[in-house]
Amino acid sequence: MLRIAVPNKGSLSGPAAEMLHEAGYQQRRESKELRIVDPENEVEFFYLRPRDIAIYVSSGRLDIGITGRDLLIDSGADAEEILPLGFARSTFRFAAKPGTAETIADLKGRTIATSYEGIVTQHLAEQGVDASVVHLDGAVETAIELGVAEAIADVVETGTSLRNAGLEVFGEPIMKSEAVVIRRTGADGEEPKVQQFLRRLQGVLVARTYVMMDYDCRVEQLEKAVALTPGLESPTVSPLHNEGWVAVRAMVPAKEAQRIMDDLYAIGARAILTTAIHACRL
Ligand SMILES: Nc1ncnc2c1ncn2[C@@H]1O[C@H](COP(=O)(O)OP(=O)(O)OP(=O)(O)O)[C@@H](O)[C@H]1O
Ligand SMILES: O=P(O)(O)OC[C@H]1O[C@H](OP(=O)(O)OP(=O)(O)O)[C@H](O)[C@@H]1O
Ligand SMILES: [Mg+2]
Repeated sequence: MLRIAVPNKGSLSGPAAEMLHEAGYQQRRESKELRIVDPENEVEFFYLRPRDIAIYVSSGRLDIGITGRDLLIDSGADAEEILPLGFARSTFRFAAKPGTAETIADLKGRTIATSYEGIVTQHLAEQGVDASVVHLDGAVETAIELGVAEAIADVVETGTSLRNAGLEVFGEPIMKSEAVVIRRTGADGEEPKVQQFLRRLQGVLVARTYVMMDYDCRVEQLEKAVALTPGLESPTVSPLHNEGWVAVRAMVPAKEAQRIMDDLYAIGARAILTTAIHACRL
């Protein structure tokens, strides 16, 4: 039975459960459940604090886990990222009151509050900046107002929390994060159950980012049309009853679908349809 760690709370928890559900896995019915078995898929899910997941996975007691890239790196645990999942996207940045600091070098001799001590300490060392780091559990934006620190390093998504606290980012982004699947460093990458799990999640990612496009076009326009819709392998082309016309079917990126439909129309394609993909195995 594959043993998988899933975030039990916070920004990662809802989208992770949703993705697992879309991939056909049973998920817990209420938020107090700590573990569930999905016998049909031979998987056991453990609902753990996102920050602890890399530690469990690195211990080898759990095969894989879903966590944030920033949490993985911050933990320093012996685990590695094997698949990015595209949700809980954020950047990790320094911020301070306007006019306090412009570059990371300006942090010399100052105190920085953060919940991600591992990332910050390592980054300061890499940049050769000698500063103190104070660990706080959350709401670190308030630390400056209350005099606990002169700068903070925190997760930024929309920037609303920083604005509300009257703070501004400075220096280069320290890292970009998103939800990721992790496993113990050097674990058997060919393990069939792990591979099947990853293929299912990849299927969800593809179904979310691609749509199926169908259209009819004249044979003379086929090469131009296929250049617009090359598909993942190559498009399916079938003859129409009307001679000189073909039907074409290809997957296209959902974000580009409207632009591609315009371009196809412009070269004479007609009956251009897109349909959602519910599931897929590439
Ligand atoms: N506002 C946000 N937008 C996108 N991702 C976020 C946001 N806040 C936190 N994250 C991401 O979620 C992960 C942190 O999860 P964690 O549960 O520890 O904190 P949280 O989501 O802030 O929850 P809480 O603070 O309520 O415990 C990190 O990978 C982080 O990058
Ligand atoms: O840029 P924004 O869209 O405002 O998002 C970033 C904020 O979201 C998270 O806070 P959360 O609400 O989880 O509270 P916390 O600081 O207590 O973790 C994070 O720690 C930032 O404070
Ligand atoms: Mg938080």
